[in-house]
Amino acid sequence: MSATPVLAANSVSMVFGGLTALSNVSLRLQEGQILGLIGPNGAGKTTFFNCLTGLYSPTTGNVQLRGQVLPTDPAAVTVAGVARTFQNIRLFPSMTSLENVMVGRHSRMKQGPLASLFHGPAYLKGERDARDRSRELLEFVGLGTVHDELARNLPYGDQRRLEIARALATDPKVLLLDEPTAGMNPQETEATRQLIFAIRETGVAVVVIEHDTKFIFSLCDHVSVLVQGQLLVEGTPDVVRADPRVIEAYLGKPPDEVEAEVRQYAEEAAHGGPESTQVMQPIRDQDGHEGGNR
Ligand SMILES: Nc1ncnc2c1ncn2[C@@H]1O[C@H](COP(=O)(O)OP(=O)(O)OP(=O)(O)O)[C@@H](O)[C@H]1O
Repeated sequence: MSATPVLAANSVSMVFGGLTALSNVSLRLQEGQILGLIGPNGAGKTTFFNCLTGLYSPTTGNVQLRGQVLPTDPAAVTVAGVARTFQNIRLFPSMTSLENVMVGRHSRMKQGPLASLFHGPAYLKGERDARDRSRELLEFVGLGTVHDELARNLPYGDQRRLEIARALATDPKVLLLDEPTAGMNPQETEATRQLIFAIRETGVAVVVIEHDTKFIFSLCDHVSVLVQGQLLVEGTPDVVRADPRVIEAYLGKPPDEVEAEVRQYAEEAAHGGPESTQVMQPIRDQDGHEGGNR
């Protein structure tokens, strides 16, 4: 029998009024795994993340962390061990990098309101520890030199990495990244790929939503493809990119072409980063509507 997954979504459906955004979507994330979630615009990827993190209460189905059903309360889900970043960066722009990470750390602190009011020894030690851990995390994500910089003054790629540091400050078992490389240049994208490998090395399992399929296929152990709110295909990158349904609904090109692109991407990355990380153009249906990846 296989081990209990660190995160399991069981037949999750989400209906908004008359729109079924997700229909019976299941997912198994094993310890130490990096799982990619791909699919055309509007497929339901972010809605699924919102269900996994308690922001939405699924219409049917549930989400389990190490076998325990998670509550539909984002703060409680964070404390349980699921952290996330957002498609649109959500930092505190007028706080420093260090302060932003410390906000994440505070979800782990045990002092009650009285301790913080009187700033007793336990509170002061907790603050010191939170500051030290936050500094470590800034180093870990490659922002060791910008502790005191206001978040709003950081370059875009650094803001995305700061969000990851803040999520890691909650000591998650599972990290969900919603389009972590959106807007990044090729070098930043490659640095993010290496950062995600490093995060996995620390024992955190990762789920990544991305439109850049070369990034996903060269990063993930397992890929799930959502189309129109349904799980179309899942499996290893090799299996997924060769599946005719994925090619038709999403990739729009033959598997050997995709495989060659991924191989070239990995080779270039090994030699200091790809020259260009192109995000595929949308597939359009016969009416000209976008149906494919960005
Ligand atoms: N709060 C909401 N209320 C009503 N409809 C919603 C809500 N959130 C999402 N939807 C709808 O659910 C569908 C799935 O949207 P979702 O944002 O999850 O897709 P996505 O795969 O993340 O897309 P993208 O790649 O463009 O980010 C869309 O039709 C969207 O309009």
